[in-house]
Amino acid sequence: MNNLIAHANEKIEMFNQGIVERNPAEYEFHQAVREFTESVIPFLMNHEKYSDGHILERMTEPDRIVIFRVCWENDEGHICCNRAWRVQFNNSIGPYKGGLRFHPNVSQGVLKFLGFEQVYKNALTGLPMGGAKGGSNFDPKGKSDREVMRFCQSLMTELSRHIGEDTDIPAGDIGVGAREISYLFGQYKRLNNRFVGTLTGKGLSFGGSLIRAEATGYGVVYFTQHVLHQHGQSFSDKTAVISGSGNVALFCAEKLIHLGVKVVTLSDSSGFIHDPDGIDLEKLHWLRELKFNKRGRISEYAQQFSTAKYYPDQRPWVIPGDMAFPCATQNELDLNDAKALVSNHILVVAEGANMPCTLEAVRFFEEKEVLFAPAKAANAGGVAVSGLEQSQNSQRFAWSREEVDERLQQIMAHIHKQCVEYGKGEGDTINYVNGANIGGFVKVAEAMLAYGIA
Ligand SMILES: NC(=O)C1=CN([C@@H]2O[C@H](COP(=O)(O)OP(=O)(O)OC[C@H]3O[C@@H](n4cnc5c(N)ncnc54)[C@H](O)[C@@H]3O)[C@@H](O)[C@H]2O)C=CC1
Ligand SMILES: O=C(O)CCC(=O)C(=O)O
Repeated sequence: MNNLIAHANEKIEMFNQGIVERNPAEYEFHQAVREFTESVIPFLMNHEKYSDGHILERMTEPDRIVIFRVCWENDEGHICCNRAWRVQFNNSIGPYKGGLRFHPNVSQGVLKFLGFEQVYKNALTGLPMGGAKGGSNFDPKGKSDREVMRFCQSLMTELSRHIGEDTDIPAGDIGVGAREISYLFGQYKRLNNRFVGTLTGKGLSFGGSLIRAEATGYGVVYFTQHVLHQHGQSFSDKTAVISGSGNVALFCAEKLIHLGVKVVTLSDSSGFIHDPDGIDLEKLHWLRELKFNKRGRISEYAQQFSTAKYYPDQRPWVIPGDMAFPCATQNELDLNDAKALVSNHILVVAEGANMPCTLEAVRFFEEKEVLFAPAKAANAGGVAVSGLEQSQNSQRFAWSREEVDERLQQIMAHIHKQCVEYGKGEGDTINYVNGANIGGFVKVAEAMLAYGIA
């Protein structure tokens, strides 16, 4: 047994050394592949048909990456120049699908990690979607609506050659919300003279789906409910600490509040707010207006509501709670944060953001038997409803709120079932990281093997 583990560890080290050598300085991509291979390589050793096909080598090389210049004019009439990418990672089980991110720290390594994870997340949903991710180092913060519009139109002028309703269907991510998707879709339609569902997250009056805005946050909560239920627990009398205050964080908070959970923190890149009385629906409504329309800072919450305190330049993980939902960005919860959560007896950590926990933090949660729901499974509700938006566009039909929510709940239950099937550990334990990685892997690998060598 010990020999087998040592052999698996040796294989993991060798494989990841190759990844680092072939993809220099793409640290987030190295991290994502390491986490995945720590689950999948031991599985491969008992399932030879996959290892014979050199499947992991093929899966860690994107199908293609498009890199391009985006020039646009700011309100002062100056020419600005950004870089943009679309990483089309794998279309074995369906057209490429995944969001666009606008943030100054966007790089090829960040988009490759996101595209790689998207492949297996999308596979878990059970819908026919491949994986991709894209974006730009453009910073929407402080830009006028007109500047954002000119940037989006310029970006789409190039991107439109590489996407299509049966080829690649982008959506939103950090810095790309309803406003940006509208500008991007408007330009796509104008360039192609076709009204088709080539983007998701669209406005409701032009092909968007009900519940798409809510889906990622709601999905995280539905998934967490299954994890708790599986372990004889429920949301009753629970308190939640959440990071972020964007699309995922605010709808995660909303669903938790609907289900009777007390939500006490939210954050942005400048700091966090702690409201020991709990953030109720009225306060949340005010916050949504602040974040989505006024584009203000989270510190303003503490000026508006005297029950809350603002902590600049800090993260919310020091605040006691039963459940933690990191919903902001990658690597926002490290080993020290994990130790703080464990010392406050955290029961469950569910990743709303993509890879918000460092590898060391995840290992610490596993060691301390904290229930841990990884992003690939927990936050798949967003892309799942994007898939449902595509179906509605193809049918030229719109489903009711209830119908989409019902399907979202079914998909999250299905993802949980796969995690349980593939993540069974000793006794009654379930390793959700293994479950999500192996469950996603099997589906994509089966398709790749069926195609032969490609
Ligand atoms: N929008 C979606 O449907 C999905 C998003 N995700 C992931 O969820 C996370 C959040 O995305 P969205 O809510 O869509 O973006 P958003 O742009 O609506 O919100 C991002 C939030 O993160 C905060 N943030 C950004 N950088 C930060 C930093 N360095 N430290 C602390 N806070 C920071 C921002 O202030 C904002 O509150 C990302 O990891 C994204 O990839 C995952 C699945 C689907
Ligand atoms: O809705 C989509 O297509 C993409 C969502 C996304 O970017 C993600 O799941 O990380």
